[in-house]
Amino acid sequence: MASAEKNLSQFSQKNVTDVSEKRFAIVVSEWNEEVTEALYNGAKETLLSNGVKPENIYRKDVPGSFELSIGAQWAAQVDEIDAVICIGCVIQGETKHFDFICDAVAQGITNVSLKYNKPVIFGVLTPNTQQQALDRAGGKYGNKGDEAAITAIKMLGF
Ligand SMILES: Nc1c(NC[C@H](O)[C@H](O)[C@H](O)CO)[nH]c(=O)[nH]c1=O
Ligand SMILES: CC(=O)[C@@H](O)COP(=O)(O)O
Repeated sequence: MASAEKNLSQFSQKNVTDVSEKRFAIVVSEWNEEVTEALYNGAKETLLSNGVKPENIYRKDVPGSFELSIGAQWAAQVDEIDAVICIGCVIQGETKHFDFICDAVAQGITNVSLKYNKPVIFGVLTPNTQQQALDRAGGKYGNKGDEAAITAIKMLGF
């Protein structure tokens, strides 16, 4: 279902669990900062509004989305971290670089999640244009950061 048909900030309360004592790492890519900051703010606010304590949200920045995998690993290896949320925005350019980054990040984040047996959430936009990114970072289609945060919460209720 395309984002245009399902607002990214609307979700069921099913499997939303008590996360008052859970600790979340949010790893944020610096590339396309206007977008990733909006995604981060959405994720942070969603965690807080669902009962996560401010002191239990740990932010770490990486240069680009390609570095999200190693950033997620450095966060997930910390025993006290219960879930990791990865925030990025990879915008299609003129070359195949987009494809290599997106594939690497999706596989890398998955590998970290399986290796450390923790939810590592793919909060990465992969749009064709800046406008598509803005539409999904608090725009008309909601905020993918919200979706990433509620996904992490729901996974801890598994
Ligand atoms: N073009 C985008 C990038 N490129 C940078 C890579 O993520 C990486 O940092 C570099 O290849 C060095 O390893 N990153 C994004 O997050 N978004 C882009 O649109
Ligand atoms: C996703 C990217 O790395 C992209 O912004 C690079 O642009 P280009 O493919 O035009 O070099």
